[in-house]
Amino acid sequence: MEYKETEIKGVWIIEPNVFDDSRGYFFEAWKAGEFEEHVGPIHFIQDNESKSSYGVLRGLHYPKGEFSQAKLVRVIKGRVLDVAVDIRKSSPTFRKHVMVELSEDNKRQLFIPRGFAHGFLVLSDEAIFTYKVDNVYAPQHEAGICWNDPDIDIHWPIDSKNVVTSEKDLKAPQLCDADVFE
Ligand SMILES: Cc1cn([C@H]2C[C@H](O)[C@@H](COP(=O)(O)OP(=O)(O)O[C@H]3O[C@H](C)C(=O)[C@H](O)[C@H]3O)O2)c(=O)[nH]c1=O
Repeated sequence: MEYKETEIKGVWIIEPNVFDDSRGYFFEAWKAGEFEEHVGPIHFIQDNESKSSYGVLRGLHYPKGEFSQAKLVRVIKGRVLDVAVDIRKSSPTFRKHVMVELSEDNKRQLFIPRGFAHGFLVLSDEAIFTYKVDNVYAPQHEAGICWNDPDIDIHWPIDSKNVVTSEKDLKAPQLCDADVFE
């Protein structure tokens, strides 16, 4: 696998080595030792999976405080634009974001450390999104930031009238009003 740190320190793009043959393909999707060698120690405790259709935008979400989660995300069907936003007020990249296309074709992964809001927009008819997290799910500590916050200025390639979000996400505050990390 190839590990490349993005312009935001701590956020990594991981490109797997894919072995194609007449039967299909094989690749190592997760390798603890190699990850630790390149990125650092991590202890994932849960795998998640969601399926969404075109135009669905899940996010921007983050669990608050001690329930913050690091995530290793990838797409096993379809194509999404994945976004990680640095919401640590003391960070030199506070409010900055990374946007990466993840798809069944590129098999690319994005590692998002704790202290970030995360979201993705589905660009294909359907997308199956799967990811590892390093902390328990604590619904009462879940928080969000609105996907179209002008201060973050994410250039989602979709007309806002075609975006499909959850009721919860429709009510998310802007970053300036959100309870973020110090
Ligand atoms: C995250 C999570 C959810 N759920 C249940 C709670 C709801 O009944 C249902 C859907 O939850 P939610 O609407 O929060 O799912 P997403 O909108 O995909 O949220 C996720 O999407 C963004 C992109 C993320 O990065 C987070 O992992 C997470 O916030 O699954 C669980 O039972 N366990 C869990 O760990």
